[in-house]
Amino acid sequence: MDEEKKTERKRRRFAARLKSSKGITCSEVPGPNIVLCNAGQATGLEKDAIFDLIKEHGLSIPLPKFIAEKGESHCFLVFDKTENAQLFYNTCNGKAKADENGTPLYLNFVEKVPNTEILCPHEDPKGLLLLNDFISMEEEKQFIKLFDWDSESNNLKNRQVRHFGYEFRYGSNDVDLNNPLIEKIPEECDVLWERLKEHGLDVGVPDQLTVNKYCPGQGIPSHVDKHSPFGDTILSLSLGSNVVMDWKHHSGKYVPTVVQARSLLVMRDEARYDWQHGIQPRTWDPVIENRVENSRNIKVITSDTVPRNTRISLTFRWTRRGPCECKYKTLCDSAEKVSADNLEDELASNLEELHVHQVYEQIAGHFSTTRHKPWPKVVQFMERVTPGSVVMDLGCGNGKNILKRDDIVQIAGERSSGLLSECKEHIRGIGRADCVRLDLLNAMLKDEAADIVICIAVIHHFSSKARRLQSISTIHRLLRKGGSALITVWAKDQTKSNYLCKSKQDQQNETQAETQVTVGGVNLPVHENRTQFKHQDLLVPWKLRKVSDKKLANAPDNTLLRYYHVFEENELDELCKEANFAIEDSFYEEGNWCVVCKKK
Ligand SMILES: O=C(O)CCC(=O)C(=O)O
Ligand SMILES: [Fe+2]
Ligand SMILES: [Zn+2]
Repeated sequence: MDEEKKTERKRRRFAARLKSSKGITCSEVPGPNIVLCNAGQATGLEKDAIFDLIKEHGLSIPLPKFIAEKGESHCFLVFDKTENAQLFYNTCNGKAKADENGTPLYLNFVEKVPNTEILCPHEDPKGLLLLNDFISMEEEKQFIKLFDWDSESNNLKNRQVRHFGYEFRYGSNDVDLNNPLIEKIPEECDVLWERLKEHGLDVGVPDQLTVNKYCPGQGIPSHVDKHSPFGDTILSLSLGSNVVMDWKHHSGKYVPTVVQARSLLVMRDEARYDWQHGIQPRTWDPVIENRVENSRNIKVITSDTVPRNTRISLTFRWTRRGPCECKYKTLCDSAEKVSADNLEDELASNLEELHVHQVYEQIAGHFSTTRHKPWPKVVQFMERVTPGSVVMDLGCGNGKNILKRDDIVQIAGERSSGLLSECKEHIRGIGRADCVRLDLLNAMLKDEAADIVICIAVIHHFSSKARRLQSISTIHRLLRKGGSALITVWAKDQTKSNYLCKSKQDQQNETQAETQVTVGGVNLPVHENRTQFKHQDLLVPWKLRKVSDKKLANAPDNTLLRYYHVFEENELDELCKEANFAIEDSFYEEGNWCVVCKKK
């Protein structure tokens, strides 16, 4: 009796917590959904343990859908009907054990369950072919017999490997053409190329084979098979287990694919050269569903999971002699890399499209909530604005610098439509401003129309000197003679600002490794937030609050990279002079270089 009261109390308390943290209401009225209040992913509960519970108690009901969110010590069950949920509830609440200590499980009915589905709107990589049932079960057995080996040899961190034809060298990710292995690809494999011909694919005969053996929990990091050592086609035959392979494109697209046991995966074109593939190190995979939404085919990563078995894959490649001549430059190690400070205009524009414009469109809402007050230095500069003036805020973001005045004309210009609508929202009710969508390199505004221009934290997003100069020339063009501008940019030197985080900086000094990302043939370092800048041209991570906010997954993780050119001392001053400005004031403020300049 006492025990029962205790359970009751715990159930109530949990219900209150769930309501406030997830907005999910527990109910005394039975329904098909149940929450297990004291067992979940964080307590080590696995789906099978629940299903065992159902079997143990002799319940002959269809197994419910199991939803366990990462890091939570509760989980949800969705039964096919209320009757069965009630049966489970009556049998288990306060009685069944949650762990070995014999803690009783306590349950609540809930009105809804969290939606943990992730929608993947992108199409499969072009050139990716998945030929299911490519070999029979009997053939699969024979291949496993031929290639399986005892577990001790050739252990990589994540899996075990063997090579035929040429050894794959993991340091340089290539092969030594002068050092072929004695062991060639076994002739038992020849059936594969013969069978591919029946599918209309005559790929010839590969000369290199890597066999990967993955135990459950093992995977392979995202990578592109290096272009220069290998040719146009790569094949992967899967044995023993289905697995989900993730595909990532440098534009941010992300596509998961189910690679079935006994399938042959063919990578060509974009899938071979322009996308990365990888397998997450997990003991399970999510169930991927194909669905039609707004008459488009999309994939859905459901919250259902399936366990993995040991998987052996045979990756067949063709070695290449001579450089790769593919047309996909981003991931190509043969393509000539360009340094970021002297970019061709087209490259620069692509870089900005991917790593400035597209990022701001995605983060506009979140970004806006992190920017509230105008900087004191902006406020101070704006004090010179006399009644009747025309003021332009170019790259106005969410409009935090717009003045609460109705004795001046204010134009708020912004390139990002997301930020521009945040701006419209923000200035509703404070003074007046006309919002225009505008690109500093191509501003459709009348010459000499402004008395005052401010351009705050914008110019550092242009990725070539020519474009930075052009944007300042635009400001010059828009100002009337005698008009002034305040321009600020991020400084490379952050030592005199609050930006640096001491412990992070110490960590950084200890680790030498630096992540580099290649964007359109340009190598850019990825900055470690809150540490001193080591480069002038770099990518700065922006962490989205939650991918599930948008329910659209562009990448498995929710970090976006923004391009910045951080300025050296005097660099901005020199640009302003080159654009024909007279410098009135120049100072460093909170990690930014700021220039007040006047049109002569
Ligand atoms: O296991 C697989 O199917 C892929 C292996 C792979 O990508 C590789 O070895 O490069
Ligand atoms: Fe690969
Ligand atoms: Zn290439």
